[in-house]
Amino acid sequence: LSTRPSGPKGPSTRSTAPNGKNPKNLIQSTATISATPRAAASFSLMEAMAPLKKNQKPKIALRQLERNQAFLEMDTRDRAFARMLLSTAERRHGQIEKVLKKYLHQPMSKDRISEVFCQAVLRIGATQLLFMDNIPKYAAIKETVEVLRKHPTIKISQPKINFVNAVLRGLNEDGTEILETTTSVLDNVHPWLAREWIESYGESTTRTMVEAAMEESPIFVSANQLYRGCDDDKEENVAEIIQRAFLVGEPSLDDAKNTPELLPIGCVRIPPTVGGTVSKWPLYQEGAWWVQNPSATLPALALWSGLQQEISSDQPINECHVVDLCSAPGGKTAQLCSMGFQNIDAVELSRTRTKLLQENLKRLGMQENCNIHIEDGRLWFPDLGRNSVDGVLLDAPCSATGLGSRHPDVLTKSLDGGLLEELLATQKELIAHTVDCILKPGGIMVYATCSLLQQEGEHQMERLLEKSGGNGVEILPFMPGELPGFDDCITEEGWLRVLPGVLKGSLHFCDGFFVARLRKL
Ligand SMILES: C[S@@+](CC[C@H](N)C(=O)[O-])C[C@H]1O[C@@H](n2cnc3c(N)ncnc32)[C@H](O)[C@@H]1O
Repeated sequence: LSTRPSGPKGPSTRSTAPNGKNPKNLIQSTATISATPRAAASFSLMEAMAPLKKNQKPKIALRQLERNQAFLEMDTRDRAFARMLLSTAERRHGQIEKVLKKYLHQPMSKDRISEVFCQAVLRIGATQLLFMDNIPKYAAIKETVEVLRKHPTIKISQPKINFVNAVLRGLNEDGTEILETTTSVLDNVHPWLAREWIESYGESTTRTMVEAAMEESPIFVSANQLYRGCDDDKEENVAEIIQRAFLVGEPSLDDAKNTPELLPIGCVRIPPTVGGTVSKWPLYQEGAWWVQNPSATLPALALWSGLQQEISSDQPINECHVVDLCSAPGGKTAQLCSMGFQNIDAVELSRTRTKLLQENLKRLGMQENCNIHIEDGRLWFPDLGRNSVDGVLLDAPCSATGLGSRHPDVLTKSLDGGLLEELLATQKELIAHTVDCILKPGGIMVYATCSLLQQEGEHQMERLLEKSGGNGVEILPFMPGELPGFDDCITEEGWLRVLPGVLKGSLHFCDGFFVARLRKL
């Protein structure tokens, strides 16, 4: 579970021991030595930048941070600061690298761990000096340079420490000017990805999308309609109960940003003032909600509304047999349960991710509402036989390039080396199996990805329609008003293409998504 910033504050003044513990009583472990937000952020970044051993997978800096013992022992405010430092360093990494290059007369080694450590510390320092106005510059430089003395095993020589100190001082003098005159927000995206987006959406929209990914999006939650609060609340909408639970003080128009907002699509935006660990937030343990971005709610809503249009009036919609073919960690399965579907199969290939799905459904009190299958969706058949299912939600594995605001690493990840081809092939097989073997004639498929690459969305659907040549499937287009707030995302073909940063109000923070709805003929 992630933690999130409780506001744009700096770290607490304590610099070593985790909150509430007497520094004298602590054993000198890595945890205590590195227990400052700047150190935890720098160490995690270094671990992600470190040269890879043979067959080793690249490490993700934010995941390293969440495993860092010192980080886990920090108080909420320091954790939020460490996370903000690291995620900003990750998001802005292209611009930061470009500015730093002006101060480094020769490139630093990518193979020597001590040099990698210095580069990570320089990035964390530059992040504060260039992008975090609220942090006093003197403290930013001093405390960041100090990190070079804090690693339990990597020793940095005094001349190197002096060098890092000099670079950060230089940055403080004229770094902002260099940033503004020589860099662009597009520097933070892999050049291949930026080219693809510009080709698909144009330069101006691409900039808007990348700018949106530079901000950490607020957290949105979906209401569990199966949750029953206290007796008094029985008549009240669950989303309103949640909204009230997160309200501190009186709602105020002047402070709308800090008031929980109920969106027309049905989810609630949690204000940024609610900090700390998500699992400790109100009504979480009671199972009243789960975290879900507004875009991610669209596929299940699309399936529900598509089935409603298609089934005969004497068949209750909640009796329809629906399949969530790529289901973990379960956001959309939970939504199908919450909508009242009672005949759900949730299929998932990964055993580890299925555990998350099970835990989530259990917390939400939904474990009885669906059958879980740990299987390959390309080979799975319904119990009632081939082509017997009313609706399939296919939220396919994809590049996740629409999630830049929450997972900045997706913007810089290279999709070379066959990774994209592999994803495209899996998507194609899952689509073909759904149409050929799972759906019944007249059944509805909703195909969705959280990708901003048209190859994974529009092009997959175009190929399917071409292949079927008017005999296999047809588009069941989205209609204005069907998904409140998303009319502007309906394309000419009748798909939904959600671009981050483009919609108004809280929907500005939507993840990038593609959703298509088809009817099997
Ligand atoms: C985009 S995620 C699904 C997210 C999920 N629908 C939710 O809302 O929480 C894609 C999932 O597909 C799973 N997956 C990948 N290949 C699969 C396959 N061949 N069959 C079934 N699941 C697969 C991945 O493990 C991953 O959990």
